[in-house]
Amino acid sequence: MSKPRILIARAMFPETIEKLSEYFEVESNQEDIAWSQDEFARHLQDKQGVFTTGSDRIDADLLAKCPQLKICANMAVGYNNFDLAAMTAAGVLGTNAPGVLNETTADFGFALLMAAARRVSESEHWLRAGQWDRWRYDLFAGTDVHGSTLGIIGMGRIGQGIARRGAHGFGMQVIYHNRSRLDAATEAECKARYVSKEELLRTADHVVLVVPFTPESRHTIGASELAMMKPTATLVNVARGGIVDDVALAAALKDKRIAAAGLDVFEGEPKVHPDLLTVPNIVLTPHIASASMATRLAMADLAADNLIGFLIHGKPLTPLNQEVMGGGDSIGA
Ligand SMILES: NC(=O)C1=CN([C@@H]2O[C@H](COP(=O)(O)OP(=O)(O)OC[C@H]3O[C@@H](n4cnc5c(N)ncnc54)[C@H](OP(=O)(O)O)[C@@H]3O)[C@@H](O)[C@H]2O)C=CC1
Ligand SMILES: O=C(O)C(=O)[C@@H](O)[C@H](O)[C@H](O)CO
Repeated sequence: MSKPRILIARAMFPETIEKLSEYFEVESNQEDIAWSQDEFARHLQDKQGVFTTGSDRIDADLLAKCPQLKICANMAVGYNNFDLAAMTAAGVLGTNAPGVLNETTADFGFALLMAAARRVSESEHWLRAGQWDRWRYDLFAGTDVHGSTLGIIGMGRIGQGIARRGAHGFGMQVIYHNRSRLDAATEAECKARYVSKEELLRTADHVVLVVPFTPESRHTIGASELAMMKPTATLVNVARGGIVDDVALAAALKDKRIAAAGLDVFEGEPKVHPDLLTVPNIVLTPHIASASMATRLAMADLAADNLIGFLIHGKPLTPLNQEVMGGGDSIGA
């Protein structure tokens, strides 16, 4: 019997390709060519499955050109690159990669917070530019992290990891905001208190964003929210570009309406708004919060296991729109 055909949309670990090749006829974009959507569709049109990353868009136009497609397995927990409604309408399953990257991403959120609040990047650039001639009492004096108030918007799997680090490691008071409150046991474990978004913005010394990107969460932080924050506050976004209004943030940093920011994600990335590049009190990283080798491998493994689980055994591990599977016989190959 012939093997199902799958496409790996981007360059990937050789061991992942090898694993998938045991089950599938694999085409892989190992040269990491930046395909247009038309080129992507041409490579995908005869495939039953696709291994995607967060930068590969799956939408109605693409789906219409790929009638054999049954599953898109994202090597990311965020899936705002999927038009899930269009996928469900086309009977295509989506899967994501939750859980395996929680601690690595929480580590990085904390790294950005520390670097921004304590002005690590800003002072390093200054030193490298040869400007250090002598010590000064207020040289790059920042804001303390230990013992301060940490506000987390998006207190899910990763947000809770950041909260635990803050509460248990740095003696921080943790406040959080979600659309719904966590159970008492989780709040106790994170030593976290539920507050309104406005109270969080007005009270926190450091605000960290870890919400999924949706039409509702777009510009969670804009000019009016920045105006509520303390002038000494730090803002960190490890969630998605578009959750912060980047232009408003650059203006707030330039005018010192908040003290500092750390961004791993940007509106329209990989382009970065030029205003953000000219303010000094900001740490900018290229969407690498989950980038430890072990975690990236675990994410790739989970995406691969979703393809194998669904197309071979009819049982995906982490489905997003399970309803397309129906209640009857497996639609796996
Ligand atoms: N920079 C990077 O490399 C990475 C980025 N990410 C991003 O982080 C996001 C979060 O991941 P993860 O922690 O696993 O997700 P979870 O689903 O576990 O947590 C998301 C949290 O956000 C809350 N939330 C959702 N919508 C809103 C809203 N409109 N306002 C306030 N709170 C909201 C949810 O609670 P409730 O439903 O009650 O509102 C939930 O607690 C991902 O979607 C991804 O975009 C993840 C990994 C790496
Ligand atoms: O998991 C997510 O949601 C992420 O943003 C990151 O871990 C990925 O680096 C990226 O999306 C690659 O797939």
